[in-house]
Amino acid sequence: MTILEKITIYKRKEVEARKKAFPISILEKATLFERETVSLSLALKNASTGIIAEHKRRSPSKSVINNNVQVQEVAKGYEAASVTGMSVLTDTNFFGGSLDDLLVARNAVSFPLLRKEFIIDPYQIFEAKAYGADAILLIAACLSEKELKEFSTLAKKLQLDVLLEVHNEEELQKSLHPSVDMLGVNNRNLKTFDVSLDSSKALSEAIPSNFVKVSESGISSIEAIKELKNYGYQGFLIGENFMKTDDPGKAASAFIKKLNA
Ligand SMILES: O=C(O)c1ccccc1NCC(=O)[C@H](O)[C@H](O)COP(=O)(O)O
Repeated sequence: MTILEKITIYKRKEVEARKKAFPISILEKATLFERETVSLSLALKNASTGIIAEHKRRSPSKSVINNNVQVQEVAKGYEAASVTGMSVLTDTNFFGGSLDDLLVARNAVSFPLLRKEFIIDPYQIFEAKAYGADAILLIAACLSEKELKEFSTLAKKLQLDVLLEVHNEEELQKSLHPSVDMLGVNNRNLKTFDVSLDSSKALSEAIPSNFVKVSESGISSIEAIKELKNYGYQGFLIGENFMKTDDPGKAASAFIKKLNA
């Protein structure tokens, strides 16, 4: 069984339990549900660096990355570093994150926040809105074409931007819907955990120009960003490279200064 299969099996049970505890009617009453969102895709279009910095405590490929930092400090540090957006992993079982992390980050900063989650049910999109996200991630490998269409349409109705993640041409071809804002190419093969920027390079030409192109995972050098920019990428999702340090905000700041130098 692949890690994605394991995660989605777990998610289905988790989501059913959450639906019972907090029905959509309760989520819709949350103060943040009425909040005007900030567009991540627009921010990336206007950005000079386009860094989406991630809060990631642990992962299936790397185990523990950082359990010692507070999400509020990380969010404020990323804001001070002038990142374009922040990705907050909300999965608990595999990544050690939570929806509370998203809420804490929302209360700390005003720049766009991406709910990084394995979304397999529309209920999770309502949750994203209620906990202060500006954008959601949809993963093509976890969803049918019909679900991708339905979920991205719902997200847009809730004023959330959609980052749709693909890893190969077949996934890309089922993902080209008008309700998708950003197409993310994951450089990490989620079956083998191998990471190669060649995935982003290989798919770049096949992504129509009306989508903001985002390169995800395994990015740790200025040279990589410069090269990916030449392939048309405007967004760069970076987790471990910042989170493995004692002060992720400081690491992001140093990285962005070098990039702008
Ligand atoms: O990171 C993993 O090990 C992983 C395993 C299974 C599913 C998803 C996984 N990662 C999620 C991500 O997309 C990354 O956290 C994100 O792109 C940042 O990657 P990195 O900069 O390499 O930490």
